[in-house]
Formats: sequence, C-alpha cells, structure tokens
Amino acid sequence: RRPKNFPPGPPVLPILGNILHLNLKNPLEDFEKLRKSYGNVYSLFLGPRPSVVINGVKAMKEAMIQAPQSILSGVLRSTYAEVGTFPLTDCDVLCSCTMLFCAIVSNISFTGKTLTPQIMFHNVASNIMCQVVFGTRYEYDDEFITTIVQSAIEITKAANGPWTTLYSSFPWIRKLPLPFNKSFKRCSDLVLQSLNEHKKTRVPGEPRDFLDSEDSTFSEDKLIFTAIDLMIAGTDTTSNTLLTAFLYLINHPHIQERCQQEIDRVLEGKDQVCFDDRHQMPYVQAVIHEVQRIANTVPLSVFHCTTKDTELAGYSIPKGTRIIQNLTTVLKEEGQWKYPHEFNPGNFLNDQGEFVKPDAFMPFSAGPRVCLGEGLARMELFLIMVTLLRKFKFIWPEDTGEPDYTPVFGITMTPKPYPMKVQHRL
Ligand code: HEM
Repeated sequence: RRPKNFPPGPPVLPILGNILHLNLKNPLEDFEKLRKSYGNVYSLFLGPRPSVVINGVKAMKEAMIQAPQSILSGVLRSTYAEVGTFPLTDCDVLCSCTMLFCAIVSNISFTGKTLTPQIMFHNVASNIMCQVVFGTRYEYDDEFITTIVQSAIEITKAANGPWTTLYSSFPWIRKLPLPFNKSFKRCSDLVLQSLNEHKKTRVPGEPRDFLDSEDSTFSEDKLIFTAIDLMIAGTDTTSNTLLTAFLYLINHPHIQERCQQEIDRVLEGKDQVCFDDRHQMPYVQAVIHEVQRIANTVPLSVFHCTTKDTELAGYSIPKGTRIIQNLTTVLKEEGQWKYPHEFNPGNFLNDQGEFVKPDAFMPFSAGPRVCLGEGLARMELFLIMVTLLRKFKFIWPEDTGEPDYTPVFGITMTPKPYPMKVQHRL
C-alpha cells in the first residue's frame, strides 16, 4: 500500500507490485504513459518496494537541486574524490584521438572505405579512462582493453534490463548466477592483476593514477569495485554519445558540412584543436549539445534514494524511497525546446547564431550528484568530434537503406550497429 500523501500511481498487485505495467526490455514508453495518467511525480512498486519517478524540468530541479540533501543516493561521493587528483589535459585526450585517427585510416584502407564504428568509439573512450584508472593507454587489439570494453557493454545492457529489475525487486534471488556476474568477474580479475603490478612499483606519496590511490579508508575490494565503476561510467556513456553523433551527422550532411566550415575557419593555420577553441565555435557547440539531447544517453540517470522524510511537489516521501529520475522527459519536454522532437542544433542557438544552453539540458543530471565525469566527457566529445570532422567526411553508404534511429535501451542508450563510409578531406 502507498503511504499517506504519497505520489499517485497505478494499482499495486500483491508481491509483483507494478512490474506487469512495464515492458522490462524498454520501459520508457510505459513510463511516459504513466506520466500522462498520474502527473510529473508518480509512484510505482517494482516488487514490494515503492519508487517515485520524477519527470519534467520543474520537478527535477525541485528534487535534485532544491532538496538534494534528502535525495542523495547511497554510494558516497568521497569514494571518487581521488579521481580529481588525476585530471586529464587536452593533450591526453588528443593522444587518444590520434590513435582513433590511425585506426580509422588503417581501417578504411583495408575495407574499401566503409567501416562499422561501434567498437572504435568504445575503444577511444575506454582508453581515456584506462589512462585515468591504470595510467596506461592500450593498443586497440590488446586483450586488456578488448575485455574491458566487452564487459562494459554487457554490464550496462544487463543492468536496467529485466534481470536487474527483478533482482532489485526480489533480493532473495540475488544469490542465483546473474547474467552479468561473468562480465563483472572478468573485469575484476583484470583490475586485480593491474593493482598487483602497481603495488610492485608504487612510490608512497606519489600516486600515478587512480589505482595508486589506495589509502587507509580504501579496502582493496572497494578500490577494485570503484575502478570498474569508473571504467563503465566513463566508457559506455561517451562512446554511445559519439555513435549517436555520427549516426545523425552522416544522415544530415548539411549539418556536418556547416560544422566543417566553422572548424576550418577557426583552426586555419593551427595543427591541432584545443578545448578553448569551443568558444569560437558556437555552431559545433550547438551540434554537440543537440546530439547529447537527442542521444538521451543515460535515460533514467542513476537511481537515488531519500536519506530522510522529504516533501516534493506537495507529496510526502518517506526516508528510504527509491527515486528514479526520468531524464528523457526533461530532454524532450514540450515548452522547454524550440524543436523538442527533431534533431535540430537550433535548440541551442539564439537569433544571433550564438550558443545558448537552456535550463532543461540535463544529460548529466543535476545537483550535488551530477555526473562526476561531466567536464572530461565534454572535453572528449569536443576534441574527438572536431578532430575527426576536420580530417574526414562521413557518409551514409547508399546501399544501406533508411537509418534506424531507435536506440537499444539499457543504463545507456546504444544506437543499433550501422556502417559508414569515410573519405579524407583535403
Ligand atoms: C556523455 C557522457 C556522459 C553522460 C551522459 C553521463 C551521465 C551521467 C549521469 C546521468 C549520471 C547520474 C547522476 C546522478 O546520479 O544524478 C552520471 C553519474 C556518474 N558519472 Fe557520468 N556521464 C558521462 C560520462 C562520464 C565520464 C567520462 C565519467 C568518468 C569519469 C563519468 C563518471 C560518472 C560517475 C563516477 C558517476 C557517479 C557519480 C555519483 O554518484 O556521485 N561519467 N553520469
């Protein structure tokens, strides 16, 4: 039963709760139907526990920014504080861009200039995270990175999928072999191996990377778990955003060309782009933000939990309630965007052609628990996209049929595999 003055929601079945109301493979359409019936703050029982789903920019801001102390999730942010000790520079990200660039060049000379970008973008994003966590970049065919990339893909597709919903609803079945246990074990074995190598060469007080940051408050298990968490959080998000970017750019050639004209003009006479150049590139900035809006890369954010009894939108939400932020509803909210339902960089440009960022742009969530990697992700997206668009023209192969823009649901949204033709620009 719903507690007194709890947000409304559909009728609850014994034991199952509202699980039958959701298509567990992709519940986003069902969430939208429920929002239309019950409003921007409604409740659901995923098994016996109540959850509150938050929709739309107004309720999202009230929950995440104005009442944040009571809606923080359980994992302590301090676990990640050490990451800030190893900030990456433009140069680090550009080195990874160079590897990606070489991979594209060798790939197009082997395959008659058509390639499938899936793993390539995962490799570049994962390699940047490898540098933060392990202090090393790997060749793309190295077993270490291929295993990490494969496991990250499997884990983010399994988590949020039907099994996880069942496992989080019915804790007693967690002891059964989870479909993603194998991927997790493969990852943790690799991290442990690297941690043991680190221990042999570590100099106290001179940490080289995240794995060197073991201190008295970090147990070895916690360090390994956090390293995997970081690898996954930093790989599948950036790579799926890049995949979405190129899917749209090759199917909107006029937008791709306009980016290239701006890039050519701003970088004329320069060898390389740097992150500061973004201030001279309002159109490219608008395109990258529009890609993030349409990609909706982390549609349900990371689940939070109330840490004390909380008032939200006039409802009472007891301590310990799971909070689900439906970021999809903010990124496509009518009234917040000039073109909520189409891919249009005009969403981020004013009448003078200047870059503007509406309040409803929240792909990284908002408030004190906002994505820890936002700064790094924004730098990666800008440097990688500008470097590639400057050197290459990306084309939708004529014999491929119509593009399918519908992504595959998971913690992250992934575009379906697609091919692209690549030509050198002069
Ligand atoms: C386009 C890329 C990315 C997107 C869209 C994205 C999105 C998000 C979102 C929506 C959250 C949940 C925030 C919340 O709980 O309210 C999150 C959390 C997080 N992200 Fe990202 N992220 C991206 C890239 C990265 C990168 C590159 C890193 C690597 C450093 C990273 C590390 C994290 C971590 C560690 C958390 C958990 C933070 C916490 O709970 O305190 N993310 N991200």
